[in-house]
Amino acid sequence: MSYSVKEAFKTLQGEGAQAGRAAVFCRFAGCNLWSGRETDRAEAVCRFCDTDFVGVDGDGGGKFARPEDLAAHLAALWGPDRAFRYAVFTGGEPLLQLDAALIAAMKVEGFEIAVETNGTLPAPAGIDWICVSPKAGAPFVQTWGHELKLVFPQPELLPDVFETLDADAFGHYWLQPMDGLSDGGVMRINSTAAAVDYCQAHPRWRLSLQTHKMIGIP
Ligand SMILES: C[S@@+](CC[C@H](N)C(=O)[O-])C[C@H]1O[C@@H](n2cnc3c(N)ncnc32)[C@H](O)[C@@H]1O
Ligand SMILES: Nc1nc2[nH]cc(C(=O)O)c2c(=O)[nH]1
Ligand code: SF4
Ligand SMILES: [Mg+2]
Repeated sequence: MSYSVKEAFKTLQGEGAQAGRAAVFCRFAGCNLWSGRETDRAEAVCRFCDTDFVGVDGDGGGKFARPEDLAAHLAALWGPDRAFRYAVFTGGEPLLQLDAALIAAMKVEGFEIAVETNGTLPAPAGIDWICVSPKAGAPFVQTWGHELKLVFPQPELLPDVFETLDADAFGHYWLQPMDGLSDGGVMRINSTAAAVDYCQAHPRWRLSLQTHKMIGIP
């Protein structure tokens, strides 16, 4: 199989427990909860997405025929030093494409590997950091990981649903305020206030801010 990558870039992880860490992001094209077309957004399962994942035309994007080709591309974006190499696979939905062959090729390049997934598909073995961000109305299949990062508020998916999971199912429980699209920050301000209130009342949950957006990095 070949890999379709919308964009790939080096930045800092902006969200969750690894926030602030240097990382190469590989944003795969395509998602199983939205086509990515604005005309389909209102009918999609996931309607609040802040990301363009359509096509392979972004910076560092393209089609990669072999896993070693994509791993070498991501290694080149990191640079020659092999210390602390960290790659985050996101999308779109990365578990539609991230497979054992690519994981193995990334290990050969010396990377620790993270994934940002909507949790509707099982994660393959060998991923070092699994962030699950469940979506209202979608199956919750990947029920364990290193962190659970719930975009908040989703009226049809309240945080207390996850309080019935085993205590060790996830290492961290985050509420990430829902950002709006070209609304001048209104939705983000309101959802941040609601998340702050929720975390104060339910201290299992912590606030995850999208720090990359605050400082203007990708
Ligand atoms: C674009 S998604 C791609 C990965 C995967 N499809 C998923 O949903 O987890 C990356 C992260 O951004 C979050 N996200 C998407 N839209 C958002 C929004 N409008 N506000 C805050 N977080 C958002 C997702 O929940 C996920 O944690
Ligand atoms: N800096 C930065 N951190 C991120 N964490 C998760 C992201 C994503 O879109 O998956 C993301 C992103 O797009 N940029
Ligand atoms: S599941 Fe993730 S990539 Fe897909 S539409 Fe929702 S937030 Fe965007
Ligand atoms: Mg993002």
